[in-house]
Amino acid sequence: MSLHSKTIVITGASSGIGAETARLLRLQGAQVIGVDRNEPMLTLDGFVKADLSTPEAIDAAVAQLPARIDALCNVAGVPGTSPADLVARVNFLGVRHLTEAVVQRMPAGGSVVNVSSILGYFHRDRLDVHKSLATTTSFAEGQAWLAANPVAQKICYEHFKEALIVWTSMRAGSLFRERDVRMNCVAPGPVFTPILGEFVTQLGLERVQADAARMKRPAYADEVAPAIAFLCSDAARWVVGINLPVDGGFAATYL
Ligand SMILES: NC(=O)c1ccc[n+]([C@@H]2O[C@H](COP(=O)([O-])OP(=O)(O)OC[C@H]3O[C@@H](n4cnc5c(N)ncnc54)[C@H](O)[C@@H]3O)[C@@H](O)[C@H]2O)c1
Repeated sequence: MSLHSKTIVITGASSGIGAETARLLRLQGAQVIGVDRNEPMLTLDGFVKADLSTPEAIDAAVAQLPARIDALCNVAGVPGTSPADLVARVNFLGVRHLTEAVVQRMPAGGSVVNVSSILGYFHRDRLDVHKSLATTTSFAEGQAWLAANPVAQKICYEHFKEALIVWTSMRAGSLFRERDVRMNCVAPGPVFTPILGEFVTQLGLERVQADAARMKRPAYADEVAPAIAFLCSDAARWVVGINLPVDGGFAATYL
């Protein structure tokens, strides 16, 4: 993997998967700038404190980022126990807004990695809805679309991870052809991070027990980070628009 001297921005770098990704990328020689609403608890090459739930705050964060960014890892996310409106803004609309701003600063060979989830697995069941939201062209337009097409609280996490996967595959082609920038998703199964307990509340004990019977164990965050690092690297230069499961085989049990 070639990550040496790349400048990589990681959202959600202050905890869990984002923190492990930051640690690994720095060990591989990258300069890592973290963006998070909370202070980091590890060494970074730069940090921007920002709440990525509004376009104004995202624009203010972008203004503090370097002029050249080789890769962007969109790892920050909130669970489905948060209000549906916040889940929409942080897990989908904000990721898209930040990405569209940062790709303007990427050289040819740049990479965007979006962390989706196994809970986005059934995105093909609602393709028309997700494609329709994906065709909105701004944060505000996306919010207006969602006001007219509200998403139920109970399924909001799954819904916006699905939306992220669909937008990623739709947008990846033009980004690659026009700018030589690649965009992909990584879809973890359950991971031992502070958010995991919220997923148990979100899904309910019965579902969690049924899922537990179909997998070996939740992942450690340092088992997900290498897949993100690979997609940032030049070794993945022909990998575009995929949603890569990193879940110990959990998604394979859906077939
Ligand atoms: N842990 C799991 O089981 C699991 C499974 C599948 C997908 N994911 C996804 O992985 C990603 C990382 O989650 P994690 O497990 O490391 O959780 P985590 O809670 O450890 O880390 C999430 C980070 O995102 C930051 N964040 C949240 N909202 C923010 C906002 N509005 N502005 C700025 N920063 C914000 C938090 O401060 C935190 O540092 C999320 O997108 C999550 O949906 C997690």
